[in-house]
Amino acid sequence: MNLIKNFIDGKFVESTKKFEKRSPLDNKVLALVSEADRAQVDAAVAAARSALTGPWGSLTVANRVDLLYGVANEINRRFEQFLEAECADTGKPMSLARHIDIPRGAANFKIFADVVKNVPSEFFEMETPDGRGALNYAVRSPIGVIAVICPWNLPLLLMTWKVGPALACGNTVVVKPSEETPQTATLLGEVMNQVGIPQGVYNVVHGFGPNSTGEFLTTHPGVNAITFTGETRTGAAIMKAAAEGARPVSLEMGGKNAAIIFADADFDAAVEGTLRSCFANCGQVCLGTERVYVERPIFDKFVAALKQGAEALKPGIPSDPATGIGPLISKEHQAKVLSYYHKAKEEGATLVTGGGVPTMPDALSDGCWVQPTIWTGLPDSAAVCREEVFGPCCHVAPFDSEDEVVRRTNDNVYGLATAIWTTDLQRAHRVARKIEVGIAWVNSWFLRDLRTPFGGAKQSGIGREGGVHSLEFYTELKNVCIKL
Ligand SMILES: NC(=O)C1=CN([C@@H]2O[C@H](COP(=O)(O)OP(=O)(O)OC[C@H]3O[C@@H](n4cnc5c(N)ncnc54)[C@H](O)[C@@H]3O)[C@@H](O)[C@H]2O)C=CC1
Ligand SMILES: O=C(O)/C=C/C=C(\O)C(=O)O
Repeated sequence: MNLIKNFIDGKFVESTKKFEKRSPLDNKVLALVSEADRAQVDAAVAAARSALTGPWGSLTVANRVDLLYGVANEINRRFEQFLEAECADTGKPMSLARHIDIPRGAANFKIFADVVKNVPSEFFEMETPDGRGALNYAVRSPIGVIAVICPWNLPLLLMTWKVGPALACGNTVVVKPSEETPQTATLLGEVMNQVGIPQGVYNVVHGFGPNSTGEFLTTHPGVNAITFTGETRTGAAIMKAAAEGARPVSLEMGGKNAAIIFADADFDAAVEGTLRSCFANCGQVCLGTERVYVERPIFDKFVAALKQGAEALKPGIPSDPATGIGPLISKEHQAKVLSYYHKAKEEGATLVTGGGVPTMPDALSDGCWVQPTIWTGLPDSAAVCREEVFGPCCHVAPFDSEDEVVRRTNDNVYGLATAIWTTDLQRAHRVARKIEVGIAWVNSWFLRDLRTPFGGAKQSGIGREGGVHSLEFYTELKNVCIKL
């Protein structure tokens, strides 16, 4: 049985307590994972603290940049190993992870190495009453030890999206991967050792959230800042933990994202884009679409095309090139998604397709499969139109005017992302400005330039990461004022 260990101070460390990691494909035990106790979390935080003043703390920016390029190159060299590990933990199609998860894992180190290498400083010359003047310039220093709390949907991508900038800015990290996806964060420990990242700079502690490793880490007084991606309720708990010691948090949380399809849209592109935004990664993407608003003249045609596309998604194993959709992450998450499928039925939805569990071959029948599901006919107040399901499903509703669809899109506690499909450029600009979200895509979805601000409005997040915006969180900005 594969045993997954913590990575503390450059060494792989077992815990007394272990938990099972099961495969989403068949629910069989894949590995035993060491659950870090309080003492191991203490050790990881102490190692990270001590590394700040060791060789890591005295590296030049150029040295750090070289090391981070080394990490990116080593991830790419071990591409197949990361791919296997990520797909084993999540069950996602290799075709998807090959194009998104693993390349972004490497790119997240390169982009932030480039950012810190090129970022300018601000400078203000001021007048003083004695006429001699003064000069002000700003310098950035690392915050210290950063706790990185990660989800399971895009494990390597979302973890490195935080570890990349944290290290580029000279911090050290203690990562708590999701209990569902322990492998790639652990593998990254090998990479760190291999490329010469000093011991204690990158640490990984495995375990759960409340009363376990996640809580031990986020409440640890030795942690200077916490960055988190996951559910909004968890984000709120982490904010409470961070309040002790008034520590900064960066939170990227849930969404109930809309796609808006105007009648003048490029129909095929809108269908293809919406199929991806609803069903990619089995709907387990915080940016994914769960509410689709279609302008009435093309409503029926659009629903029919979406149905055809959803039904063509073949469920299967990661390595099969014919696989169009993988399983959900766990039996627990499958039960949650299916409970929404039942709720939609109870609330009177018209089921366009799906609504249950697909028939799978015997060897996979215990896996966490659900059918891609489309509903119509519900009011915006229905549970599946308001709450984040985080599964491969959407409700499609018609609309009659631009003002109406903007109002309905904004009528939600979340504000992460929206995809607007139209060929009218004026309208695209107008609607993008009015939508209350952190990310508005026009005629695209999940098109990511890593230099841009990324994060959510309303209950979808606090703060922005990406490009220079990440520096706001991962560095302390100090003004130096020199009287001449
Ligand atoms: N990117 C996103 O927006 C994501 C949203 N979700 C949503 O969250 C739901 C639950 O999924 P989970 O993985 O359980 O998300 P979660 O938000 O509970 O967990 C995310 C991470 O936080 C840790 N955690 C949980 N409670 C904690 C606490 N009190 N203190 C410190 N760390 C804590 C977990 O161990 C995990 O590493 C999903 O069904 C989905 O709706 C899940 C994953 C990603
Ligand atoms: O591209 C990114 O940086 C992030 C994408 C997706 C998420 O944040 C998510 O699904 O949680």
